[in-house]
Amino acid sequence: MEKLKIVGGRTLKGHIRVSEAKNSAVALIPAAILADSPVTIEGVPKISDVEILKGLLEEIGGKVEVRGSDMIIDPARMIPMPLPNGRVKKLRASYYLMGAMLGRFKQAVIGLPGGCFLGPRPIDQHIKGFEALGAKVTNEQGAIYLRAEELTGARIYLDVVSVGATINIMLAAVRAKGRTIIENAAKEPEIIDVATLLNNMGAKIKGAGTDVIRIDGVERLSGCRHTIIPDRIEAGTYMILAAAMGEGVVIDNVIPLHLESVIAKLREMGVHVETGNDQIFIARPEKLKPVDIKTLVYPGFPTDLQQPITALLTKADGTSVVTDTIYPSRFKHVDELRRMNASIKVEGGSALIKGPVQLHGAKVRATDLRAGASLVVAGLMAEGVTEISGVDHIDRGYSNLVEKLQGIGAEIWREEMTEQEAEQMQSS
Ligand SMILES: CC(=O)N[C@H]1[C@@H](OP(=O)(O)OP(=O)(O)OC[C@H]2O[C@@H](n3ccc(=O)[nH]c3=O)[C@H](O)[C@@H]2O)O[C@H](CO)[C@@H](O)[C@@H]1O
Ligand SMILES: C=C(OP(=O)(O)O)C(=O)O
Repeated sequence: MEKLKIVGGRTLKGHIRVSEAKNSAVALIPAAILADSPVTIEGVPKISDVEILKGLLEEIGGKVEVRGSDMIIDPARMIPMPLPNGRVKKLRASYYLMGAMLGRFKQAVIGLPGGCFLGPRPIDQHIKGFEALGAKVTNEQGAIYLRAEELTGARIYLDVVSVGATINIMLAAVRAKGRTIIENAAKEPEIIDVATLLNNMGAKIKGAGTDVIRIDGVERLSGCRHTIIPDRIEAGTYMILAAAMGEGVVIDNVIPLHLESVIAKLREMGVHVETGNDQIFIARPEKLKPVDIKTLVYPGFPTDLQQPITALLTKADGTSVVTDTIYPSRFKHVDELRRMNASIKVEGGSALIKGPVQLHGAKVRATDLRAGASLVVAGLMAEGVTEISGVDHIDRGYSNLVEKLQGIGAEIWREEMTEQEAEQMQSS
C-alpha cells in the first residue's frame, strides 16, 4: 500500500496535460457491449476504474486489448454472465453494465455499484427508466436482476437530474423497439460524448446535451473508433492548484467551454485566467478574494470540484461559503483539512471557510477521490510535509498525477507505507 508525500510551498510553472475524461471512459467502455464488432476507444486514461471495467468485460467473455492509449473491445463473444459481487462494488460506473447488458441481452444480474461514498447515492431513476422500457427489475441480496421479453421505447421523465440515469437509459434504449424520450435529462459533456459514440455505432440519438433526448431504437450497432473528450474535472483540479501556487501554469488538452463556471469563480477570486482553443493559462494573484459557491448540475459549478476548491479558499482573504446541492454530505475532506490548520465549519450542506490561514503539513487520509484531490491541493499550499494515505481513491480518477505535478515543479512522490501504517489504515 502506498502513500503520497508532498513538500509544500513550491511554486508551480510550465505545462501540464489533462488526460481523457474518467466519467466518459467509464460509460464508453460498457457502451461497447452493445456492438456486434470491435469498438476502439482512443485516449483511455490510466486509472483504476478503467482497469476494473476492463476486467468486468473480460469476465463476460469480451476480448479487450490495450494498445498504447487505445482500448479495443471485441464484444462478439460476450455472454450475459451474472456479475453480482467483487469488482462491481469497486466503482460507481459498474451500473452502466446494467443498461448496456439489458440493451444487448435483455437480461443482466449486477451487484449494486460502489464508488465514492458521498452520502446516499440511490439508483431509483435508472430503475424507473429500465422498467419504463419493459424490464422487470428486482433487488435480491444486494444484486439487481433485470429481465425483459422485449424492450420498447417509452417517455421517461427523470424526477432528479442524473448523469448516470440519463446515460444508462440511453444505453438500454438504443436497441429498443420504437422511440424513447428522456425528459429532464442531465446535460453534462460526458453525455454528449457517449451519445456520439453510440451514434457512430449506428444509434439514432438526438438532443444529447439538452434536457430532452430522443432515441429511435435500431436493430444492430457496429464497431467504430472514438476519441474521448478531455477530463474537465482533472483540468479544474489543475486550475485550482495553479490558482494557489502557479506562477504561469498552462493546462493543455482542455475544452474551456466545459469549465466556464470554474473560470468565472477563479476570476471572481482574482486569479489570472486566459483561455485558448484547447489550453487554459493560470497565474495566482497576490491576494485571493473569498467567494460563495453553489454546486449545480452542468453547466453549474461541478460538485466534483467542490472539495478541491474548498482547500484553495482557506487561502482567501475573508470568509467563503461553499454549498453542495448535489451531495449535501460531501464534506469528509473537511476534518482532514482541519488537521492541516484550516478553519472550516460545516453547517447543513455548506462549508464556511475562514481565511487566510497558512496550512501546515500533516498526516491525512483521502476518504474519497476528490477528498484526495483536495488534500493534494492543500499539501502543495502547506508549510512542511504532508502525507496522504488512501491513495487508491486518488488512483480511481487521476492518471499519472505524481509525474504530471512533478513536471510543473511540485515536490511530490509516492512511498510504500510501513507495515504498521498499512495495518492502521485497514483497521480504521
Ligand atoms: C461515474 C460518474 O459519471 N460519476 C459522476 C456522476 O455520478 P452519478 O451519475 O452517480 O450522479 P447523478 O448525476 O446520478 O446524481 C445526482 C444527484 O441525483 C441523485 N440521484 C441520482 C440517481 C438516482 O437514481 N436517484 C437520485 O436521487 C443523487 O443522489 C445525486 O444527489 O455525476 C455526479 C454528479 O455530477 C458526479 O459527482 C460523479 O462524478
Ligand atoms: C464522485 C466521483 O466519481 P464516482 O461517481 O465514480 O464515484 C468523482 O469522479 O468525483
